[in-house]
Amino acid sequence: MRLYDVELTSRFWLGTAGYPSPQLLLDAVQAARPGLITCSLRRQGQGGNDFWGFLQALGTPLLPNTAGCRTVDEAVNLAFMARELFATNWLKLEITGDDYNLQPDPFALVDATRELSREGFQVFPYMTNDLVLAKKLLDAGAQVLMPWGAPIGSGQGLSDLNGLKALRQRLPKVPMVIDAGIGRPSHACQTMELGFDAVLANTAVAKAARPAAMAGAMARAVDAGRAAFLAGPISARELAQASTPVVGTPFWHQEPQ
Ligand SMILES: CC(=O)[C@@H](O)[C@H](O)COP(=O)(O)O
Repeated sequence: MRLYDVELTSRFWLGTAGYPSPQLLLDAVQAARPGLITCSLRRQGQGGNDFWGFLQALGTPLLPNTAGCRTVDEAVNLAFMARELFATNWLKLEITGDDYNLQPDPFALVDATRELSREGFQVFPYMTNDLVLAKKLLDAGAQVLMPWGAPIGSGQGLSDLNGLKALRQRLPKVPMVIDAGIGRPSHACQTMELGFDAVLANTAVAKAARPAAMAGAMARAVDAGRAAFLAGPISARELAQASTPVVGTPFWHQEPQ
């Protein structure tokens, strides 16, 4: 898939926070071969340059994020730091508006997206699944959107299926990556079957009993869901319909002998 003129090799993206050890993170990356990995400058700063160097050495495209920021100014300052550290204009913009469910602040997101886009950043805003917010973020300069599946770390999967379907249907050409709340490979597969462009997961992999095995399963689920979407799945029906409606007609368009 191509985003902001960069080709990514996988539609599964992996967060790098909270693994039991660097080795298990490395194993997860090798098992999943994600299209990109994220890096939280604020939250993962304790390891400092060592950790950031470790991530860069993985050789996977890196998407720095502003997790932990609560204001436009904080996020913008961190964005400039990320650009300097990682030599990239890509930025996953996170601005928390509510501490209970870590819900993004829609107003601050729009303001920060406008300011950062003006400064040449290529912004990936982490947002709720609100259609009007999506349009305003696009107007502000974002070309990719990252609606939540459910609150970060909850593992609930797609908690507002109708809202997400509406978002996909109303903005069919906008690249959209479902970020947060993915708990299982089935959630990732369902996301892709709905026609979303990619999936980002962190907690479900980092906190799994075997992170590398889960990372691999997630990546395969994303591939399967994408293949199913492209294959044109049938619509669910309320009533039964015999698979072979007429005796002796193996193909539906064949005239009975
Ligand atoms: C990794 C990242 O960038 C975050 O947005 C978040 O941590 C992802 O959510 P989950 O941890 O629920 O997958």
